[in-house]
Amino acid sequence: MMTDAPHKMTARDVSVFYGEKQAVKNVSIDIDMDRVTAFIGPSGCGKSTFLRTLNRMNDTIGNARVEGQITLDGEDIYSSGMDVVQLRARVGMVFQKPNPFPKSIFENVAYGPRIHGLANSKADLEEIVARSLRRAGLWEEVKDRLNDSGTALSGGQQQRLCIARAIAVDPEVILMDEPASALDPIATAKIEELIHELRGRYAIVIVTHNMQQAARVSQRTAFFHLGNLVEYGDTDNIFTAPREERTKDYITGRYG
Ligand SMILES: Nc1ncnc2c1ncn2[C@@H]1O[C@H](COP(=O)(O)OP(=O)(O)OP(=O)(O)O)[C@@H](O)[C@H]1O
Repeated sequence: MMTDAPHKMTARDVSVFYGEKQAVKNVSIDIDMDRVTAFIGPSGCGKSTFLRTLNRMNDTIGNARVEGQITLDGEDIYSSGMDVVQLRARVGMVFQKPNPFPKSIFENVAYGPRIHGLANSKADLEEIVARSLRRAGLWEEVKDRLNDSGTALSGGQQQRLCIARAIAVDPEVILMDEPASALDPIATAKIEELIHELRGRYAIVIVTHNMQQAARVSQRTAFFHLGNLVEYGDTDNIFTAPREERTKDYITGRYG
């Protein structure tokens, strides 16, 4: 399962504490390009907490403390030299609840490239916005109303807008925290299709409660339980021949 190719991201012995309480326990994992990695496990097992360590979103939670090492292209993302704004552009995030800014569709996507200085001209910026919306599978639906508010879109469209916003700053890794759990089945199918299309370009990590979804969209699956990474491997193996009893119990629906 492990290859010699350099990993896009690595975590080594990562623990996360909220005050005294340890939510993630000594997790080590490699995240590779061109793959979708799914984090599954019962509620409260630490999936979201661990996901947030990968772009230092835990920094924004007052009592959270991270131990261990996480690298991006071999560089320690918790080192003092790391620019966190830059890091979050390279490792983008899409949340459970679509959270577009209360601004136009255009501005939602243009904001990041503008603050990161990615466009040299207005035409350049328009091109980035169009390309990002196309990649997010939203262009056809919004191209004639780019000045309408992002919040006026349907839930599924808002989530694709948030994906376009993440893509616009040219990330290398995209973290998705239950990106479809607030959406209806049709909007969910569109997000899953989109994840397929994006896979060749980015390393994608998705937290999902939905095991069918993990099986459909991912090539690698990590099973978490009580803060531990119990098992990590090819999705097919995890679902058909798990090595650990706890994984088997979970995927056969014995708990969770
Ligand atoms: N901000 C916080 N402060 C204190 N404890 C927290 C905080 N966020 C999460 N926790 C606790 O850390 C543990 C892991 O939570 P986390 O949300 O990472 O799990 P999860 O597997 O993503 O769960 P779910 O699938 O329900 O979102 C839980 O016990 C939770 O109560």
